[in-house]
Amino acid sequence: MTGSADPRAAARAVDAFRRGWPVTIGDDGAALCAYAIETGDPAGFELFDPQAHAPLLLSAGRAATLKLANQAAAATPEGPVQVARSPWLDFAMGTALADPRLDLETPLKGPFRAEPVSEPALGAALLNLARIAGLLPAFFVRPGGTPDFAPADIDALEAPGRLTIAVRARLPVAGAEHAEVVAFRGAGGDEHVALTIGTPDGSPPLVRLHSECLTGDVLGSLKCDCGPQLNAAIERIAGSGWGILLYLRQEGRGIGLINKLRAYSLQDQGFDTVDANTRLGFAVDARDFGIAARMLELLGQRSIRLLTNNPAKVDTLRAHGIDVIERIAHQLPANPHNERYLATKRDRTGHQL
Ligand SMILES: Nc1nc2c(ncn2[C@@H]2O[C@H](COP(=O)(O)OP(=O)(O)OP(=O)(O)O)[C@@H](O)[C@H]2O)c(=O)[nH]1
Ligand SMILES: [Zn+2]
Repeated sequence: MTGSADPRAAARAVDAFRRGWPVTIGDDGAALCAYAIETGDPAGFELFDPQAHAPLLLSAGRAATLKLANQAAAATPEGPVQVARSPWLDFAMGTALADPRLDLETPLKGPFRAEPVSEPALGAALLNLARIAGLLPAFFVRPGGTPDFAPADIDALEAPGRLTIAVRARLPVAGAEHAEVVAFRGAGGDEHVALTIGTPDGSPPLVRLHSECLTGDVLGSLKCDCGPQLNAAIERIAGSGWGILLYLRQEGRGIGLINKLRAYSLQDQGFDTVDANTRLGFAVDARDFGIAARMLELLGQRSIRLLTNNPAKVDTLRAHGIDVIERIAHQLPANPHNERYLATKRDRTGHQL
């Protein structure tokens, strides 16, 4: 695919980073070969960088916690900061710099020095790809090499326009016996699901966008409100006549299961859900609800009533051409374990009731 974005190249890079293999990102004649810290090991690192020259790329959110000087240069918590290589910055120290959970256990030796980011756009794209791969956003990088993929390939991987319907089947569920499941496949191999409940009667459907939460949906976690919201949504849609539940595979507001559980571990240390994400180096909410708009379009529904407390869902659907004619609050009773989480959503992320 010369000259055009290739989602397959980005998917191969995700796979390689997950396996601990170095990958080269390039654009406009510049290139960076990157080694993901989370999946790397000292022996692989030695092969990657025998001269011990490679600097470390971190997110600004993480660099702020480490009190590294030039984080102000990065505009967002997920933007890149480059840490100069020093003799004491070996693979183990790189791991300690990458993972905030180790802060209490690892006395940081230092000092570490932030230096100008050599390739800011490539660095930002790498950190974004770490999020997609569900890895800590931290890499050792080496300039040059033949590019395996480009930043535009990552955008192509996430482009909602490439979503297609893969299969439909009848699926009676607790709370809604008359339901059909519709499975969607995206360009990156990601799978999303819609549950259409009841029989379409021409009226705008009652719709719920539910983001995957393994701990809440499956294990019954009391730390969030996802499980009860999911069950209540199915019941409310069934009770309304007809509607659609979109089950979006955006675990942890788009940072993946393991990174969400890292955020939980920071919450055990006292940080709230917003600060935990920032300290890990991620946006507070990394989800793209454009995918939901595309799913609704493929289901032939451009006018809906939406069950949510999150104005970002309403705004994004509207920006993608879905007419949200009504927002209906979807609030469930708090419990002692999720009280603070719900208060944070109200006070810091603009959730309305
Ligand atoms: N990163 C992170 N994700 C979380 C946390 N708690 C829940 N989630 C994820 O948040 C998503 C659910 O989002 P919520 O913010 O609860 O709800 P919402 O979908 O934005 O808004 P509503 O429509 O009003 O419910 C799921 O993907 C959960 O896995 C947390 O502490 N950290
Ligand atoms: Zn949850």
